[in-house]
Amino acid sequence: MAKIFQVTARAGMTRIVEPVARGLLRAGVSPNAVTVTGTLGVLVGALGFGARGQLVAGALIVTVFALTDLLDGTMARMSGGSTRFGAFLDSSMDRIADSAVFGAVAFWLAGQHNQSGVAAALLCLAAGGLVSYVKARAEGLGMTCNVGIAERTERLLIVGVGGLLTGLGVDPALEIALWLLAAVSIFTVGQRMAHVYRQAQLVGSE
Ligand SMILES: CCCCCCCC/C=C\CCCCCCCC(=O)OC[C@H](COP(=O)(O)O[C@@H]1[C@H](O)[C@H](OP(=O)(O)O)[C@@H](O)[C@H](O)[C@H]1O)OC(=O)CCCCCCC/C=C\CCCCCCCC
Ligand SMILES: Nc1ccn([C@@H]2O[C@H](COP(=O)(O)O)[C@@H](O)[C@H]2O)c(=O)n1
Ligand SMILES: [Mg+2]
Ligand SMILES: [Mg+2]
Repeated sequence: MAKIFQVTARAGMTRIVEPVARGLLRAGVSPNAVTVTGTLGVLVGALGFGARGQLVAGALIVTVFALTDLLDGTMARMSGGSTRFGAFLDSSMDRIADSAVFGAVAFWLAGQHNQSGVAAALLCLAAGGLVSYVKARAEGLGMTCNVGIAERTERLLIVGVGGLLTGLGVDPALEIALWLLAAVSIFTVGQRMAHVYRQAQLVGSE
């Protein structure tokens, strides 16, 4: 289900992304520059706005810059230059951006004395990091791990909708979204570990 959503959403975005990618390449911008700039933009949105309680502005800025994640890979493929360092940089920058988003949310909720919300945000931070780590470790061992109901896009969308609604005055939305996200992230860790376990059984010992 999550995969169907991602594939459909991505296909829909392609029409917008490709001309922008082509224009940036023509202007001499490199995919790595887009990767780093997108991350810096997410940091500004999350830490500069979200952490200070400007949730609507924070969510919108994070959304715009998080979407540039679709550009860098497209640019790399268009220029025939997908690189191993680019793949490493892209994934590493994603972890920095995600940490800033959930760190910012936890920081703001702490200032609101919302202990339950802080606990949920920290769970999301840890579980989201684990979701990605399990996949990276599996891939490092030569297996695949492209499964799970709460991959990065879904995680950002859930916290984004919660942050936006709370910013618009629907007070408990962010806290509810964070608890929901913590649950689906932990479930995804289980899904990925089970997927790797099945592959490891087939392959046998190293
Ligand atoms: C303002 C909030 C309201 C909500 C409005 C939503 C508007 C958004 C508009 C449209 C949504 C379009 C969705 C686009 C779908 C893209 C599908 C896709 O293919 O995504 C994957 C893609 C590439 O990923 P990468 O290959 O670069 O990265 C991989 C990823 O990191 C893996 O992580 P894992 O899943 O394992 O955890 C790694 O394992 C892998 O190594 C790595 O390669 O792109 C993205 O990830 C882009 C995501 C863009 C989604 C943007 C949605 C943002 C929505 C809200 C964010 C708001 C945050 C709120 C902050 C609140 C502050 C107070
Ligand atoms: N600076 C970059 C960024 C990405 N890549 C390549 O694209 C893949 C990810 O594509 P997305 O569209 O999902 O971002 C990544 O695995 C790399 O192969 C790159 O080369 N340089
Ligand atoms: Mg990318
Ligand atoms: Mg990325």
